[in-house]
This record gives sequence, structure tokens and C-alpha cells, in this order.
Amino acid sequence: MNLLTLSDVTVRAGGSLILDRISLSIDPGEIVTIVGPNGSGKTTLMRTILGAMPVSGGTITTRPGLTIGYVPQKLPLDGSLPLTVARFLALPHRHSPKKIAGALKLAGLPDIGDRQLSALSGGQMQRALLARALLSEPDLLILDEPTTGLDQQGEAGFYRRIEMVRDKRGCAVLMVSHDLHVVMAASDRVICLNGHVCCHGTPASVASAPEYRALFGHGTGGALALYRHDHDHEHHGHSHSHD
Ligand SMILES: Nc1ncnc2c1ncn2[C@@H]1O[C@H](COP(=O)(O)OP(=O)(O)OP(=O)(O)O)[C@@H](O)[C@H]1O
Repeated sequence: MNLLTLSDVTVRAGGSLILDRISLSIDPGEIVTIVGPNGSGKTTLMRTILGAMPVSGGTITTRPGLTIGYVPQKLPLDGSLPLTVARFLALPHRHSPKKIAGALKLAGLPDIGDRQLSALSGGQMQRALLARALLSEPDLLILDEPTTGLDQQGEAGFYRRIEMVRDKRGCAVLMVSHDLHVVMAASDRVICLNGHVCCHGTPASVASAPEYRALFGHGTGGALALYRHDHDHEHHGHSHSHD
């Protein structure tokens, strides 16, 4: 059964139509990325899936008992508060030190629990937010523009980490990106949004679709090549391809 299915979901706000009959589904273990220009409704779509935005039409169906882990774009707290990484991960739910250490390790931040949050780099902060989302052992991880502010190598590293998490945990991943960079190559499936679903499919098929090119031009070839070039780790137990 799909983890999540949207059928003809329409969202209106402030008198305008923001999402127009969106239909999509997410299967267990797949990495799906939503791309689209500014204002195309990506954040609204994530908020709708998370239940923070009412639908005006259509239906959202989730698998019974589905657990979602949400990785916000930014720290949802004042970053200058004195707080260690481990304390932050223990809020608002208590978790054992062993579980916190395991989540930090999986997120690529071993031995950092005692560090102050304010001392983390942008890339480390994203991984700390990822570790926090992993503590709920989600079936579906949702990330809203997780690599904002990272350089292209930082982005590639973060998306490789996401794939590693998916391979180890078997969770599905739904990500949003306002730009293309390396995210498409890290995905099994890409959905191109512009109020409605313009096109969807494998990264390569979307990158060559006329609807996508009308929105973004031809500029993704370099980023796709960069990701493939950097992508030298092995996958275990999950068959998918980046070609
Ligand atoms: N609560 C709201 N009330 C009225 N209009 C809204 C509301 N939320 C979003 N919008 C409008 O809906 C459109 C889509 O916004 P959204 O933030 O979902 O786009 P986005 O694709 O995430 O954009 P960006 O890439 O710039 O982050 C915008 O025109 C925005 O102004």
C-alpha cells in the first residue's frame, strides 16, 4: 500500500487557487523530490500534507499508523540559546542517550552531542535537524528545502546522507527544492510543480520534459553530472538507479 496518496487535492488561500488538483503518491522507501519555481506552491503542498493547511477539494489518504518525520528548513528555536545538541534532540520528547547517539551517527554527526547548537556550521545544523526527525523512527521523512545556504558540495553530501538513511532505515523521503542543483539526481522520482503537476518521472525524464524546460531551461545537466561523479558509495538492499 502507498504511504501517502493525494487525489485531486486543491488548496485555496487568500482568495486564490494555490494548488490545482494535485494527484501523487509516495511508496515505501522511495525518494521523491518536488521541484518548482518560486511561488509554485511547494511549501503549501508540504504544509497540506503535514495537515497544517486545509484542503478545499480532493482527498489525502495515509497508510494507517504512518509516522512522519519533518526536517524544517531552519532551527525552530532561537539559535543563541545555550543548548547542547543532545539536549535539543531530547526536546520535547525524552529519548535515551543511546538512541540520541544512534540518530546523530546515522545523520553523520557522531561525537557531537556535547557541542553547543550555536557552534554548529550550516551543514551540521541540517544534520542535527535530520537526527531529530529520525528519533521518531519515521516511515516518511519530509524535508523542506533542507540545503538552503549550503554550497554545492555541501548539498551533494547532505543528499548522499539522505540516501544512506533511506537505505538503512527503509523510510521514504519527500523533499522540496526551489532550485535544481544536485537534488534531482539524488531522487528516484521528481515531481515538477507549478500550481499544478507539470510533469513527473525519473530525474532524467523530467529534466528532458518540455514542460520542465519551459520553466527551468536546460541548466541541470551539469548538476546531474556532478552528483553522479561524486556518488561513489554502494547501496545495500534497495535497487534503484541514477541513470
Ligand atoms: N496562507 C496563504 N494565504 C494566501 N496566499 C498564500 C498563503 N500561503 C501561500 N500563499 C501564496 O501561494 C503561492 C505559493 O506559495 P508557496 O510558499 O507554497 O510557494 P513555494 O513554491 O514554496 O515558493 P518558494 O520557492 O518561493 O519558497 C504564493 O503566491 C504565496 O504567496
